[in-house]
Amino acid sequence: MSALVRAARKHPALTPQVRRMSSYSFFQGGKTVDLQASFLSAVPQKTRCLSGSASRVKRVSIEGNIAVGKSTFARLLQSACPDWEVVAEPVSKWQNIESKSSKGADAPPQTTVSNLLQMMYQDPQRWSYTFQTYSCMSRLRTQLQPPPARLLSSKGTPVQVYERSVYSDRYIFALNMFELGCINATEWAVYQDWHSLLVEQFGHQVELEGIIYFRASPQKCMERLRRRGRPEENEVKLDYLDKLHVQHERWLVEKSTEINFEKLKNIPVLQLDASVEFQSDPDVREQLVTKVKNFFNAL
Ligand SMILES: Nc1ncnc2c1ncn2[C@@H]1O[C@H](COP(=O)(O)OP(=O)(O)OP(=O)(O)O)[C@@H](O)[C@H]1O
Ligand SMILES: Nc1nc(=O)c2ncn([C@H]3C[C@H](O)[C@@H](CO)O3)c2[nH]1
Repeated sequence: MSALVRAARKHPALTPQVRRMSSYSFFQGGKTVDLQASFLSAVPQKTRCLSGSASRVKRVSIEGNIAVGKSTFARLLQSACPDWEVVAEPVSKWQNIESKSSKGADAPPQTTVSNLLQMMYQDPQRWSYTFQTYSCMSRLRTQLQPPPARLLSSKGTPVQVYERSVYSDRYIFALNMFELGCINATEWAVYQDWHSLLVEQFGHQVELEGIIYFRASPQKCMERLRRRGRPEENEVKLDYLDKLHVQHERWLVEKSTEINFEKLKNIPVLQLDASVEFQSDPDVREQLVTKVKNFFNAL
């Protein structure tokens, strides 16, 4: 067995499954090349390819209730420091899902666009599970995006800031839908199984170093939600925002949500008061940005 193969089999990024796979191909006639190939394809890409500069880029998500002001605050952060890169929540993807269908061999394919966000709000029993599969997958894609060159060459503290994450997908929304009965016990078990598998397999690539909890009362969020007037959210009730608020508090303040990923259990959380009207007050804006800067520097 070559030194590379020995090292490969001991690598911490290998799952027991891949270790077994490696042994299998090794003992099937010492196919060293296969073993190396399976190792290389199994180790998460970032573990292999992380240059010193990419591993310096910290990853933080902004979490908070619907319409609390995350996107607005994220835009403020984007303009506050060139070392920070904000990655928006992929809402427009959820609103525009293209499907192609063909009525027959000679018929031209028809493209249909559906709004999964609207479908989920209109019929949550029918569409919540589908929504959570798609929202989680699109968040995963977002979190896998490599940092831009600007951040890689930064001499300061480069940070990728995500609006929500694969973790809020599970520990806020999917859990809430399960507790509301919109996702049944089987769907919840299936969701959790594939969610754990994906997060474990992608390993470091989807880990976060910190979370900003942008916090306001559900009443304040309701006011902002109504003012924003997103049509899909017309039927959202205060009771729903109350429930999401409780989920955030359990996860990020009381820490009573059962978490399945070790690093996430002890993640640093910066809590910010989102009820302030920072858009019209430069002093408030500066205070918020300073808190964020100190938080990032300490991660
Ligand atoms: N600090 C603030 N003071 C007053 N209004 C605000 C503030 N922050 C955001 N808003 C307004 O509240 C509405 C919702 O804000 P925003 O879209 O940023 O919320 P969000 O948390 O990103 O929402 P979502 O959960 O849907 O992604 C917008 O109309 C925005 O202009
Ligand atoms: N059910 C459900 N699961 C999610 O993971 C999720 N993430 C966001 N949202 C809703 C909140 C806003 O209306 C809108 C934009 O944030 O999308 C979600 N709804």
